[in-house]
Amino acid sequence: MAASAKGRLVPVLAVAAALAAVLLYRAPFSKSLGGEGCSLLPHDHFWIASDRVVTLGRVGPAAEVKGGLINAIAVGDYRSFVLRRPLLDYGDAVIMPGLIDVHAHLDEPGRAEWEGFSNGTRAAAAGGITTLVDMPLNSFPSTVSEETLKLKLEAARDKLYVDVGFWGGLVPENAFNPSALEGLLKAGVLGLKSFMCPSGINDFPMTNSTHIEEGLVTLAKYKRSLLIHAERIPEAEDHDLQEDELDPRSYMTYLKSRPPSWEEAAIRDLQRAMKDTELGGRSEGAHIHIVHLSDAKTSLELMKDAKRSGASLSIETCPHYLAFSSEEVPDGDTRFKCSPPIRDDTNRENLWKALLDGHIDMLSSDHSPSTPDLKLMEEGDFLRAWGGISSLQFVLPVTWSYGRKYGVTLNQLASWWSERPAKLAGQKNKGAILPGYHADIVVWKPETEFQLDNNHAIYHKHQNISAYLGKQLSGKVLSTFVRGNLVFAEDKHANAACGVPILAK
Ligand SMILES: NC(=O)N[C@H]1NC(=O)NC1=O
Ligand SMILES: [Zn+2]
Ligand SMILES: [Zn+2]
Repeated sequence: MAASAKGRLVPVLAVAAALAAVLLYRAPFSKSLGGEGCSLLPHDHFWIASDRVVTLGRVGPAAEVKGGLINAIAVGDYRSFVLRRPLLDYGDAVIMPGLIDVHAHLDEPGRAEWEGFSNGTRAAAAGGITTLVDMPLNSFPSTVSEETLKLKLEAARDKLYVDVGFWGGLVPENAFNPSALEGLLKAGVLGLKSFMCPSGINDFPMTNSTHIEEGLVTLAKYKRSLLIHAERIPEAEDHDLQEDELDPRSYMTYLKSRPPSWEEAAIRDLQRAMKDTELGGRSEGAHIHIVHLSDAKTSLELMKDAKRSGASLSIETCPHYLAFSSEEVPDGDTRFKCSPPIRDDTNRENLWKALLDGHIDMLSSDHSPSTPDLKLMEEGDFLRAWGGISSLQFVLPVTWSYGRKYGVTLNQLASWWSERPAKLAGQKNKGAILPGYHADIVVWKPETEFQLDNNHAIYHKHQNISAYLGKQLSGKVLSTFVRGNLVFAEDKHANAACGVPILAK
């Protein structure tokens, strides 16, 4: 990493700087807030400092932001930076790369009443997420062609408070049609997503492993990723219980209806596809990313083997699988319904272990809200309610709060939430606080505790459907910068939505 010339000081200046540091005003925004338009800050060249700036692999002290980029970082010498003006000195708050959420459903066009770009990206900004990648389904139409990507982009115009990329859909209709897939990839989707079980959305049908193997060949040409919802209904399902004999309000009923064997069956089906991504394989250059792993047992073991053999494979899990366990899901509380389901506490512990050991590569929200009526909260019917956890704004404090007992470090957070997701999404200048990178930054106080209740400003469209409501969390987001624009600070958003759509070239 290049040491900046600005990071070195002559000794006399160092004394002056130390004095200046003592006199520093440590709450810069009260005076300087109020920039117009894209940023709450009236300048695009400034210095940002705190006792805890997280850069790759270590914690440094300060950075210079210029024209939307990180221009320099202080290496070893904080004091050379505190003489600079304007300086945003955040004291002992953490300055970290903004989070990159590679898995969010913003549901627009077509189902903007579920979330929408404006609400979704405002919630993201308030949660320290500076980039998200929108899923191709739950919007209508699904993003499965060049034309439907255009509709997405039109729907997103002037509504993005953070930067947003798009996954396209790999569905049976386009899987054997390389020119249609190439049209979608050339139009700028960052990669593709497919389901191996019914998706819950009619115009997003499921794919089998043959569709996937074919799709990967086209993806290989573009060196992009395929994200897979890996659950498959095994052919010989053991239906010893009739559905109408089961209590739909019982979480155990739902849990038993989607056992780990569904995840395992999908991963087994994918073994040839994974092999194809190895060096010299049929789809070398393509990458497989398994979304929201819940089964920490056989599914994980099979993927560890595939990685060892050289498959280009990554795995994500989501905060809800790390925070909650099936034992604590109240019967009838459909806010916790998601697929694959939240499993038992031993499994949750094993997911943490796999994450800490590096077998699970990264985290994502899988924010998948709906209108409250579809969650059937009054009936509490787990079998018919919409499956999806609403969490976008909360993932940073949740990961931190539930991760502290496992000794999670700030650098691990940056790796799981920024550095590796940036790679998956092909974003070479995002995901780290390093010279030349986008100045996408979250400033937060890990130690600040709060109760996630109605007094908390929540920007999701539907605030009461989140399973995190009522939880005591630690970690308050103070400020969020997207390409140098201060898009969120002091519970306020910038006036204009200046996030940009990210299109692959
Ligand atoms: N369609 C959709 O968003 N499905 C998501 N919800 C969920 O809980 N898991 C998913 O894959
Ligand atoms: Zn999914
Ligand atoms: Zn999803």
